[in-house]
Amino acid sequence: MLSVQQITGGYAGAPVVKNISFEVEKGELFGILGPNGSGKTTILKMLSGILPYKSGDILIKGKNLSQYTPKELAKIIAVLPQHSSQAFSYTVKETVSLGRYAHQKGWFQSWSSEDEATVNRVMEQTGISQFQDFDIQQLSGGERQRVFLAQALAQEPEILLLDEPTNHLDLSYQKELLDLLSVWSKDCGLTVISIFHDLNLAGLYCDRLLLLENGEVNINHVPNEVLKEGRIREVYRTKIEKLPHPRVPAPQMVLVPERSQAESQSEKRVDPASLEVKENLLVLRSPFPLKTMSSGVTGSGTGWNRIFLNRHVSKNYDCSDHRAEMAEFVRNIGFEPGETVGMMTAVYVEDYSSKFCEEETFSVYVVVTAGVGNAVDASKSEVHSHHLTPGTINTWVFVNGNLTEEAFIQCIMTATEAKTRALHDQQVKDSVTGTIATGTSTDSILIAATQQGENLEYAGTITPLGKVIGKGVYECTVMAIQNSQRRIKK
Ligand SMILES: Nc1ncnc2c1ncn2[C@@H]1O[C@H](COP(=O)(O)OP(=O)(O)OP(=O)(O)O)[C@@H](O)[C@H]1O
Repeated sequence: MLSVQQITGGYAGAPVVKNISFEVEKGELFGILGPNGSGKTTILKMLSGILPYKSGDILIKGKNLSQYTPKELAKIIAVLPQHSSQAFSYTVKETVSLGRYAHQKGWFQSWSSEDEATVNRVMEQTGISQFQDFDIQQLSGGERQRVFLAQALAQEPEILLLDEPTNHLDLSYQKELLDLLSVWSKDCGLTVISIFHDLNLAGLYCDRLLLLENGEVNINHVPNEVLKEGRIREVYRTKIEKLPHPRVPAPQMVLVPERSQAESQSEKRVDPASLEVKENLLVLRSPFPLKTMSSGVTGSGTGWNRIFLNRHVSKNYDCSDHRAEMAEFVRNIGFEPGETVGMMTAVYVEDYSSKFCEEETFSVYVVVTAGVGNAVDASKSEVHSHHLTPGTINTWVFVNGNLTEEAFIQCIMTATEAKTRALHDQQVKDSVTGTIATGTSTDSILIAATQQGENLEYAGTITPLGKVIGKGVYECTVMAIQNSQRRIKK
């Protein structure tokens, strides 16, 4: 549909864009990215024919751009510029109608029923029909942006060029506009070429991205290849991190703010002084949010949490809506479920066992409650019926250190292996299979790290961190099992 071949040019003086080549297929949603001043708008102006280039070629549907008359070009390409403005006082409908000029025939440019239908349709699609008789000067920036988009669509172009179309739009209109562009490109074959400052929106919606750096192509590829942490940090000269989107396979980049000197120097940590043992409840309050990976009833998955609860519930606790009940419980005792990892157990939490272990550059605090009435041998669990009862071994591991994602996962593995060994040594049996149990049916685990201080890349069993976790979880699990068994005997 569009082929840009080694174009170089700009304004007076040194060229702004240098030797740029790329192709855009019919129906593609193609994003142009790059820092301020990298030449994005300059390229868009060249594509729309308003800025000549010094060398190279731009082919549209196989024909050189210079061979099109302005009116022919307007039937193929519509442009939504960055700062749309209008000197005259027109109504919204009049402004949108101006988009039809390329389709009008003869000297008298008569307005056809097709023109009328198209204008009404695009006003509907962009959600501006209700403003059609308003003076455009009366509208907000976002509403005006939608009017100019409607004007571009009224041209019924094959190629739509957009310069930061989501500028001025609130969150829901940003999504709505990009959803529309996506539908128009996929279902109607509209080719969309758009400049984006928001890398995440570009990554979510575009088929391919062109990243510019100082007027040159850094990369032209699919979003996952373009939005690489190292590349974006280098081109934009800023600290960012890449995360997976929670719902769709698109990369998301997040800015990492610089920490103030006071923050990075403060020596805050989690240790035994952070734990409160209340009746039927263990509460650990961290002085600041910790990065967590857990299978708690509240706060499960990954997140940042400040409050950690291990709550005793009776053996007959009704598990039918345990998440809602637990969230209510958390609220009732004055905490916010959104910043709390909450677990339940049928054992008495006063029988917990804990261990604080301080190494040279990091420290680990392990807290375990363990009852084994519900013990299961995972290798034979298929013979068990599915029956949810409150978890009986809850393992908390707090790390005063900075963990990678990999280390978080390895912490879970190491802690689980240590727990299993503790059950083995305590000869805890699965009552259904009669074999040694590996855990209980609803155990929970929490790994929480301060993300300050020493970088801890790994936590496998023979790494410095893994060794501390393995020993700590093993000893605490043994002790907690013995504590709860002692109580049962009494
Ligand atoms: N009309 C102009 N005359 C002279 N130089 C210009 C003109 N317009 C832009 N430039 C220069 O060309 C370079 C690229 O500008 P361009 O607008 O293409 O960048 P951009 O990538 O779109 O930036 P932004 O993200 O800030 O919109 C800049 O250094 C700018 O100063």
